[in-house]
Amino acid sequence: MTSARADGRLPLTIVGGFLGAGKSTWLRHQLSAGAFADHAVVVNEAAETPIDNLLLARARRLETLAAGCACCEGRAALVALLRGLCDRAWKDGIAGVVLETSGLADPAGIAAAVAGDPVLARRIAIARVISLVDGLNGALQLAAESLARAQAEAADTLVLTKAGMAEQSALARLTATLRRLNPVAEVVATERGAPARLPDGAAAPYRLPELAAAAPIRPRRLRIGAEAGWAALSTWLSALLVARGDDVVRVKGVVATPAGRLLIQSVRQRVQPPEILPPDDAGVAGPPPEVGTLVLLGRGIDEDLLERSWRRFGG
Ligand SMILES: Nc1nc2c(ncn2[C@@H]2O[C@H](COP(=O)(O)OP(=O)(O)OP(=O)(O)O)[C@@H](O)[C@H]2O)c(=O)[nH]1
Repeated sequence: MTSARADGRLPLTIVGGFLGAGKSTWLRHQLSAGAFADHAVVVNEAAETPIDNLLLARARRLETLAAGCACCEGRAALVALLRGLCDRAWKDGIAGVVLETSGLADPAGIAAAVAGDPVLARRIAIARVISLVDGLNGALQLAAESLARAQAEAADTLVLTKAGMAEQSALARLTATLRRLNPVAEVVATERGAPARLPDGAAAPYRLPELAAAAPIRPRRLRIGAEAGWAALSTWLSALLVARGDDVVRVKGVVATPAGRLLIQSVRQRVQPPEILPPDDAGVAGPPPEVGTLVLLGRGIDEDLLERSWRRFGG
């Protein structure tokens, strides 16, 4: 694994990819397998309600950056945080930095933020850009989102996630599409962080249409109440995603249930199996999760309408 470079600059590995591609899942697996030893891990989320820090709680040096997306409105906060890590690197034995970007970040914007800062330009070197591509939703995302294409184009390594769930023929076409977008990147596949096989043989790439400028994807919050029933919530969320799944790209939140705190999430129309979180947040970096709040990332979501819909449903 990369460690401090001969020129003394700290190597920065950027782990990016579209909303819900599987960045935290992959990184969690890498960390528990011993990769990125002695690295500081920085996790950036577009919403101000961080959740990924819970998933990465095992990272020894975890920093949460919840000041907005690090390639745009959170850029100054990223620069300040990286400067601080550089100052502490020698004393704290930090050999490198891994940054898990928000799903709305263009890695090129982050590279520009590092290169454009006179201090960081001398102290940090971008070692690798790893972009995760959703094996189930990646083709749709590349067809519809210029950001998903930019993330693929910026990568040194493309990691196709959810390879165990995706149809092999679709995965082969997605691989061919990625190779056409970025012929020099290494392409690998994974299922929940473990290596998986890429389909053999040639396949036709998807034809990607020209894209008109689209409204930006924004985070919206919904207070669902600390005691919201899981059954009611999952039914309401499924109905919302059937009706508005093209606009509501990603949902994440923590709810309290008699069984403990549940992390619930969806990627596009698919509500993911909920995950029970540890009973307390000891050792978790960053603010604790806001139990009873959902964060929805999408286009044209009206917070008032959303709240009324949830209340009418029985929330
Ligand atoms: N089957 C399968 N599910 C996966 C895999 N990777 C991620 N998931 C699931 O996909 C959902 C999103 O995964 P995350 O790791 O949170 O994705 P992310 O890219 O960090 O999400 P954002 O930070 O919101 O952009 C979760 O429900 C994961 O359990 C994978 O390789 N295989």
